[in-house]
Amino acid sequence: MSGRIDHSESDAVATESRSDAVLTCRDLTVEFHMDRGTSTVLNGLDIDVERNEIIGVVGESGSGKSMFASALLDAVVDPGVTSGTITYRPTDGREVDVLELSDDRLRQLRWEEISMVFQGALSSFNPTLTLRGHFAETLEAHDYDVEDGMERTRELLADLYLDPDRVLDSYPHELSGGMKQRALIALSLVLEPEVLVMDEPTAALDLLMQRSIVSLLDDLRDKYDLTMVFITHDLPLVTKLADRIGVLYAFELAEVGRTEEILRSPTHPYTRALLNSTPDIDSPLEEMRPIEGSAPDPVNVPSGCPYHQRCPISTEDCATVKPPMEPVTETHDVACHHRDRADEIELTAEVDG
Ligand SMILES: Nc1ncnc2c1ncn2[C@@H]1O[C@H](COP(=O)(O)OP(=O)(O)OP(=O)(O)O)[C@@H](O)[C@H]1O
Ligand code: NI
Repeated sequence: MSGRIDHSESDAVATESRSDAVLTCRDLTVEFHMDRGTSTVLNGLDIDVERNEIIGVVGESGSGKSMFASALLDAVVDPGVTSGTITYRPTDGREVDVLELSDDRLRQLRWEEISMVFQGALSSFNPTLTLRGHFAETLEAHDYDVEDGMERTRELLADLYLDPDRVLDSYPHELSGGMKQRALIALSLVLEPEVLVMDEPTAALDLLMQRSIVSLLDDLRDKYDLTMVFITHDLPLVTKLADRIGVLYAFELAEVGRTEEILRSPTHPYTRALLNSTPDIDSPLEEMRPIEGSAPDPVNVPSGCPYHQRCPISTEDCATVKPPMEPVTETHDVACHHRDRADEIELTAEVDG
């Protein structure tokens, strides 16, 4: 669970970040300046990632999930411009301003402190290098003792139910997709990061393998005291794993809450539509029905509430006044003018996950 800490003697910190946040993002924004205008692909995110939690970030294709993942490591591709602040607080008490780091420090931060499994990373293995070569290369590039590192590698592979000898001697093409994905997760943990960011880590895998990876991640979190950011368009899957869920819509957070709050009292109409698009929370994603309407263009996000054109309960206000993110409970925030009318959108999905 998320291990909330009560900062009673420092109220300012407690209200600012509510708890023991390992990452605090404020006004996190990513823009691309293009011929047809400024494309805002992440728009002013405020979010805390609490130490040892698993936070799920969901949203439809093109909602900004991968941009958020990349921004967390200041790794947005050129010519994207990342602004706002990200404060990283490792257990040793430092405060690191991620967006202000030198290139060298940033290289160190990625992998050694905040590690990332990129979307589609399965295809990024070097086909001419064995898995042992991949692990050795990573350890060497970060000046880690390769012998110690290999010991940790073997333990991580075993944690992920892989046979270390077999996997280390294999070339990437000799492993199944599920094995490669688990090896990638092991690789991302070999330099002992505190935070693991995963962008669609199970998208290419069958349902059984997805479920098994999700349960392995939960074990890894406990064993290595990890914090995880799990990014996916698969809401049913992420409810099996995450302590909290953030819903992205049009490059912004629409709703954030504990997983059971998102499942039992979803308050943003978009969250309710997302839930209703799955026949029941235990069904595979393939059975999801798309939500009517289309995802906004980042150069032309609708005014007011970005969801108003697709929202069944929107009013005139919604088209002009942007709803602020406001608390529903101490652990649940939503950006909707009609939070009190959420019930008007009937939930059709079975929710007992
Ligand atoms: N290199 C780029 N330059 C400009 N815009 C980009 C670039 N890469 C992505 N975008 C735009 O940024 C927006 C957010 O994209 P992002 O990849 O974060 O979406 P996503 O939620 O991860 O989608 P998916 O589920 O398909 O992975 C989209 O409108 C996309 O077209
Ligand atoms: Ni993506």
